[in-house]
Amino acid sequence: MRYYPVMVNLQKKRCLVVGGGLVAERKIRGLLDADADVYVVAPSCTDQIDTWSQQGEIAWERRFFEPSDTEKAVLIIAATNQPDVNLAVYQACQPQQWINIVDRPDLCTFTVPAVVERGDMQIAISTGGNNPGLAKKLRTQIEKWVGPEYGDYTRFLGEMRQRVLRLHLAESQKRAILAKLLDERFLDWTRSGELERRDREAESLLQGQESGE
Ligand SMILES: C[C@@]1(CC(=O)O)c2cc3[nH]c(cc4nc(cc5[nH]c(cc(n2)[C@H]1CCC(=O)O)[C@@](C)(CC(=O)O)[C@@H]5CCC(=O)O)C(CC(=O)O)=C4CCC(=O)O)c(CCC(=O)O)c3CC(=O)O
Ligand SMILES: NC(=O)C1=CN([C@@H]2O[C@H](COP(=O)(O)OP(=O)(O)OC[C@H]3O[C@@H](n4cnc5c(N)ncnc54)[C@H](O)[C@@H]3O)[C@@H](O)[C@H]2O)C=CC1
Repeated sequence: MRYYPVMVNLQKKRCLVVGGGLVAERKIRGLLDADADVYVVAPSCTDQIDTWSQQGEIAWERRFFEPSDTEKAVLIIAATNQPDVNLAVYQACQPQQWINIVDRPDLCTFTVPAVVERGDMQIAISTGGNNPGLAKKLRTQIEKWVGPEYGDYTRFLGEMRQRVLRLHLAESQKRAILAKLLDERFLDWTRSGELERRDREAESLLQGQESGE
């Protein structure tokens, strides 16, 4: 078996996290970044989870898990330190629900990768459950190579691409402009903060092709 990598839109989707320790906190942070509707059930939790609850960013029920908690959730994460409770969460789920049991990779319908996050650009790393520590190590190495400028760079390339796709040109010409936009110099200008130069050069690339219609 090999995992199928996907990026999931969880905006406003009801997601249940059972447990409120550091592992739960890490998973909740990811769900909040994805704008999910997060629901936590745990008798105690970390300060960060408590803060999220007080700020209304999540709904925290301060109690032990009950099987009916899994109803209506599209995605469920069992992250308690009690193997029998995590198993009970699994048993309460329906086959069509997406489930992650943090101490039972064999029962997971999905696992959580380590992620390099640069705005809309995300690099997800999975070791297929072999060694999460390796996924984390590789993440920190890639973070050094793919710097914070990739956030702005990705947004810039996204905007330019939309404009190119709207041009009244042959597909082959659009592809040629898109290929030129990926030229290293646009990344270099983003990195060095020469944004006016970058935008000007990109503009002339588009204009040049347009005037050649
Ligand atoms: C299967 C999976 C299920 C899932 O959680 O989705 C899973 C399972 C388990 N993790 C365990 C331990 C640790 N996990 C981490 C860290 C991370 N674990 C993550 C994902 C995954 N962990 C999924 C597979 C991902 C893959 O395929 O590589 C990351 C990548 C993503 C995230 O959690 O956000 C995040 C790094 C985020 C980052 O920093 O980038 C650390 C290191 C640390 O915490 O510093 C340790 C301690 C060191 C060690 O044990 O290796 C244990 C033993 C528990 C016990 O001792 O009882 C199990 C259970 C088992 O393997 O049986
Ligand atoms: N997949 C992963 O990434 C990792 C998984 N683990 C596993 O995750 C487990 C949890 O780790 P931590 O967060 O560090 O533990 P922790 O001890 O800090 O937190 C456990 C949480 O579970 C809650 N809990 C206990 N019984 C409960 C119940 N009946 N209903 C609801 N909540 C209940 C507690 O209130 C607490 O908030 C570990 O025991 C380990 O097996 C550990 C490291 C990484």
